[in-house]
Amino acid sequence: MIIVRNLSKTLTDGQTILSKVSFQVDRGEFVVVIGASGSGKSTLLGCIALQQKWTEGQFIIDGKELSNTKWSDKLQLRKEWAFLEERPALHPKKNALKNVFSGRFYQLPLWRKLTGTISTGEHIRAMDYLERVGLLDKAKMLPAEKLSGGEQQRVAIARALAQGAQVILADEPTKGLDPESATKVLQDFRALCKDQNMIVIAAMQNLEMAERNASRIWGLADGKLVLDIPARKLTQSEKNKIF
Ligand SMILES: Nc1ncnc2c1ncn2[C@@H]1O[C@H](COP(=O)(O)OP(=O)(O)OP(=O)(O)O)[C@@H](O)[C@H]1O
Repeated sequence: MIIVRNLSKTLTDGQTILSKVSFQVDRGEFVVVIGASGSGKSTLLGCIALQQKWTEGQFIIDGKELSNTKWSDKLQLRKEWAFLEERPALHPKKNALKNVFSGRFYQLPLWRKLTGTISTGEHIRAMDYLERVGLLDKAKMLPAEKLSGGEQQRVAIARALAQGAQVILADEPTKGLDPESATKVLQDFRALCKDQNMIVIAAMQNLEMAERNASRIWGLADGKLVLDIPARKLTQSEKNKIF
């Protein structure tokens, strides 16, 4: 469970980007953060992913307050949390399977890193992750650069699973994708939350997609969390709060 209380981020010039954001996310939830451009979505995700510093606020993960934990705990968290960018940084010349293997790289002993040996068990597991995101048929066929944007995004999800991610943070994971590919990516997220009790928090601008696929919707406006509800079709007054 992730609990954040009064998270604020102010820049040195006094500009407030996030203002007293509080929330709780339980395992199994797929949260979509909706907000206009510049509302603070990427900054919020960056803070939750521990990639950006915040000015004030409490961050409690599974009962442990983060500011009180050691750097080694933060490192462990970074292993269990995956940050997916809008354009996933895959190895362009390697196929989907090899890209998924790379998620396991940091967990391998040094001699395996040096020799690049892959065990049968790892091979099966990587194929299993690709199957979960519906890409088994594309495992070895093409270099990643030849896959569609949606397929690349799903390879990145499979790689996060290989890394052992329990929490996925995704910044605009469906930007630039056609509706069908975007829906597949969001359905993958929903399934991972439901079947594997993971947490996914994704920032998006497409409200309709969020209403249909998320389990929870957060509305962000001017750095403030103005809405936190189970996903459903928003009323006009709820939309007015966000946009
Ligand atoms: N390091 C920074 N220095 C100055 N301004 C910043 C910095 N980081 C973010 N901002 C400003 O904070 C605001 C929120 O930015 P952020 O990227 O989080 O918004 P966003 O909701 O993700 O926008 P978009 O949907 O367009 O990506 C913007 O006005 C941005 O210009």
